[in-house]
Amino acid sequence: MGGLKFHVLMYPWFATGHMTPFLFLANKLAEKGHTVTFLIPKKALKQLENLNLFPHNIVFRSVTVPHVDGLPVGTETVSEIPVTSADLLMSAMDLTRDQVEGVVRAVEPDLIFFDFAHWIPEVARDFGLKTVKYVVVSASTIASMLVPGGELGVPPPGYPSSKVLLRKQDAYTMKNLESTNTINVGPNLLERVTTSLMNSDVIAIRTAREIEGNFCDYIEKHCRKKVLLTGPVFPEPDKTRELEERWVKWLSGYEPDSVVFCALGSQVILEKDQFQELCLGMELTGSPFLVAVKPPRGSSTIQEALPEGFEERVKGRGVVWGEWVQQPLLLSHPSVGCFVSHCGFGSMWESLLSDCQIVLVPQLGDQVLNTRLLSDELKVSVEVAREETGWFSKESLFDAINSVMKRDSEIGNLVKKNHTKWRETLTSPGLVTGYVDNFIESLQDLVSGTNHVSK
Ligand SMILES: O=c1ccn([C@@H]2O[C@H](COP(=O)(O)OP(=O)(O)O[C@H]3OC[C@@H](O)[C@H](O)[C@H]3O)[C@@H](O)[C@H]2O)c(=O)[nH]1
Repeated sequence: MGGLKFHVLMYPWFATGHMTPFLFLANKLAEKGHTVTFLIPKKALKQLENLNLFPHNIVFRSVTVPHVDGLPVGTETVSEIPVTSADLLMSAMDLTRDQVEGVVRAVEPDLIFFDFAHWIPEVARDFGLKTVKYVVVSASTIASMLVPGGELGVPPPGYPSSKVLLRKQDAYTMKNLESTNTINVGPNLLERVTTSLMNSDVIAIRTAREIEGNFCDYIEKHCRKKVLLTGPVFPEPDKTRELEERWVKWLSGYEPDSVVFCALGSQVILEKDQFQELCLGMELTGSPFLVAVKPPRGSSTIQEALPEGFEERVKGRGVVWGEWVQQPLLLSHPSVGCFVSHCGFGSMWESLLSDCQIVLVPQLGDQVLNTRLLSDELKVSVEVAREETGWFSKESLFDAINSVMKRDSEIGNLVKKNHTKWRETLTSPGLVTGYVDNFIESLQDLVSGTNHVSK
């Protein structure tokens, strides 16, 4: 694609689940000859550097995160603190405004991409620049935030789904996010998101029209501005990286599609009793299993938190692992047949692209909406039944896994058929590149001012 080359300044929220997708998108822009200045905290630099596929076109700049009361000295990313303290880190991000202005002055970008730094449009206006609010969670999550305060389970007027909703029994997922600090730190997350949506020049969402088109239209209408889609935006599979030998060896002992793999992403920390119930549910399945989760609250290792006698009983067929595993490579291993996931947005796409049966146990609000999208709207997965407190029993985990793994199960066959159809749609040739090419064209129009993007 030819045309105007532009320079983007990207300033994502200091969380892995935000910085990484911003960088994936930066790689796509850089591949087409555009340039990016990527602004992140120093610590994040080390994690992200190796994901920069175009170091000539994508230049990192580090921002110094000021200290705010209530956070340990030196905190720079949300992975270092409980999610319930995230609002303090957001207020630290607000204090970087001078630094951002300095970078804008120095690198003279054409556009600024941001997500939670809701004041970016004000900065950009002073410099005569356009801004893009880049949404890295699902469009349904944003759509459901646009009309706050409604009753759980009741769709607000015009909302495009009666299924992709938080229900009364999902109140626990909001508690999981509630701030624990008592200091006034400025706008809350909802206010930041809505201000960003309203004040940016365009909204870009990392999703596909095929799956969330109706939610994107709803956002466009509600915010009265153009919504651009980047498509799912995945990193190219890294052919130089292979699955760790220990898992290759372990998995090779099992039949195709027989192993149940469970991972709950980069943030979820279960309570100890829920963690033990999860282990017991996996034991009940009688299948080989690998659970890769963080040690539960209050325990420093997985070992010390396991249910009594568990290790002995599942020896040789069950592993509970407290460290990072290579999720995408595990999902594509022929022995893995079922993926039990929290349905974070990244994992949602990875599960859709895999050919595993999908079982979902969401923990936070957006994960619940992603779960409803997959289980109720697309019918490609099943959700584990839970009580109002959010608790799920070993029996309900077993039931969900069994319902998709049992030979000749009606629901198992249905989700498999639907999942195959969606996987084929999403991997159809040209789908991803089509999204990226259209997206870049729209940005070129935005930069050159040929299109009036505000309706
Ligand atoms: O052991 C692991 C765990 C996770 N992963 C990878 O880490 C990534 C996790 O990203 P996800 O988006 O699924 O989940 P996170 O736990 O980071 O979720 C966060 O950001 C996305 C939001 O939807 C979630 O609500 C939020 O919690 C995935 O790409 C997954 O493959 C591993 O490779 N190994």
